[in-house]
Amino acid sequence: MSAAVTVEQVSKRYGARWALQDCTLEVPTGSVTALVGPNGAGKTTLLHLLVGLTEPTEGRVSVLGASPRTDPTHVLPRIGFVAQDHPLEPRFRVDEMLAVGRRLNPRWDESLARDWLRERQIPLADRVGALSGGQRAQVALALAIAKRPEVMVLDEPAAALDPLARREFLQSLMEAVAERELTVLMSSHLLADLERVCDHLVVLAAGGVQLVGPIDEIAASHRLLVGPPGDEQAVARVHQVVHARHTPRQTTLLVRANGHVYDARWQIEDVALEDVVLAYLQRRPDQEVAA
Ligand SMILES: Nc1ncnc2c1ncn2[C@@H]1O[C@H](COP(=O)(O)OP(=O)(O)OP(=O)(O)O)[C@@H](O)[C@H]1O
Repeated sequence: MSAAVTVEQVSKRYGARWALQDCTLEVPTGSVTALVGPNGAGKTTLLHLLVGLTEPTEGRVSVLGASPRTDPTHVLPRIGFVAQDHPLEPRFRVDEMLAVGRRLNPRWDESLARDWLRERQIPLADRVGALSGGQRAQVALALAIAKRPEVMVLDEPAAALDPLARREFLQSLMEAVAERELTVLMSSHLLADLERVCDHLVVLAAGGVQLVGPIDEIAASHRLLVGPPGDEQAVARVHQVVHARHTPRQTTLLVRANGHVYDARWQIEDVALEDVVLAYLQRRPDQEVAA
């Protein structure tokens, strides 16, 4: 599968602080990829690099085969971006926001935007500041989709929404994905938000990529082993131990299994994707990255 987004050994420094360090990842064309990590992990920084709002201190970023900073006219019209908290102009009416979109975007599809908003019963004459959070999110999504992008980048688009509005927003996004072969990269600090709709996952923590890959492969390869205390080394020789917990009575290991785990001493359990992600988030910074 080709990559719509390629990030190669990218680091980003703000003053003395590294927001990202040596990040390498790909977003496959046509995938819906979740970018998950705690507050301050570097998610917004990474997404801003992809939409050309900032440039890497080191390394290379490529979207649709070109750099968003050095080749913006090739890349930016083909990216839809929904920024964190949907920063729309509150005094503008919805139709005035559409007029701005029309003026700024060469591939703008006005009827797509209007149909999208009509289907969601968002009045074009309402001021943006008078809309609910869920409606504002839908306006931001309509503005991004009407660009007819090939890649959609969304920064915690549903974080401020209640569970119902969140679900409606993600359903809307999935409708857009189904109708037009979009590649989507969407961040959240909550995996549960994205797990149902995404097929690929990137876990970012402390500025580094901790885990990247197709969700079904990640789910299939991780196992929880529960066994005798202090018996970790034999497992670690064959499988990657992501996280270990020891009590006087037993050892619990979350492993990325290298093939089947055959060992009668260990009870082998499936593990929820959320627990896999949490295990990677708890790793020490010096532990290796799984790719
Ligand atoms: N413009 C900036 N100037 C200085 N430091 C910044 C700037 N933007 C981000 N940072 C720092 O970079 C680090 C990563 O921030 P970033 O906003 O990318 O994380 P995030 O994962 O999106 O966090 P959140 O989930 O809280 O939005 C943080 O330590 C943050 O303080």
